[in-house]
Amino acid sequence: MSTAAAMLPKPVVFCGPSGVGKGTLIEMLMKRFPNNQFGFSVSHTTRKPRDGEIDGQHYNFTTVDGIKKEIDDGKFVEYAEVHGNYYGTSVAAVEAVQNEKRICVLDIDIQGVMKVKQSSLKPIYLFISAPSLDELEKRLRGRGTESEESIKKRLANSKKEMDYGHGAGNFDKIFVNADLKATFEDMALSFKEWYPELDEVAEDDEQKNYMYFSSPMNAQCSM
Ligand SMILES: Nc1ncnc2c1ncn2[C@@H]1O[C@H](COP(=O)(O)OP(=O)(O)OP(=O)(O)O)[C@@H](O)[C@H]1O
Repeated sequence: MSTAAAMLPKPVVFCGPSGVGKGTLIEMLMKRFPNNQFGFSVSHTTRKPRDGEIDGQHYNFTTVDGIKKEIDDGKFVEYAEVHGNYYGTSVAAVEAVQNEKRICVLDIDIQGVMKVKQSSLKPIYLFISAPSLDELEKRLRGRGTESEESIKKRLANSKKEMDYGHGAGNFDKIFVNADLKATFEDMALSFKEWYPELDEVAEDDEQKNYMYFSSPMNAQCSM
């Protein structure tokens, strides 16, 4: 790696069973550290573009032959074949985010993590763990986005994922997402250590506004 590349922010991998709260935590991080300090890479896909989807923005649209060749050439950090279509993340797409001095977030499954480990990327690997499998089921059902079949499939995977996630040396840090706010604050502290250049929004801007308007003095002023 060149010195210039070494100065760019390391990507960060989020992995964990479905429904554990990865998406929620990533969204919270992006709010606490706003203004595009984090970014997602643009994935490649061989599926046809849907109405309104722009090549290079929503996806990099490609062909099966094209993506297979690039995978063989080692140009992908991870990929998967889903219902006959390929989806993947190229090294170049991650580097594009890094070159903008943004932290590239990779929200991927265990298979993806294993592939990233064989790639040239040197990310920080985070595993988001669940307090229990029962709690995971509750969250997945509570989210209301999955069919019964999909819930069963996701839960069947979760046990294996949790085992791998807790395996020695597989991840740089494990966060057990029991209480969301506590997990997030713990995670925010870690991010400030890993990326000292991160710009943080005052934790409780909303809270401060609330206190301002609810203090008796200001309440009187605003009358
Ligand atoms: N600590 C928590 N306690 C209770 N509920 C939580 C907690 N963290 C997240 N949730 C809720 O659990 C549900 C699943 O969270 P989320 O969608 O972020 O999971 P995910 O890991 O991104 O799942 P997937 O991999 O399927 O995309 C959401 O409804 C979210 O609000």
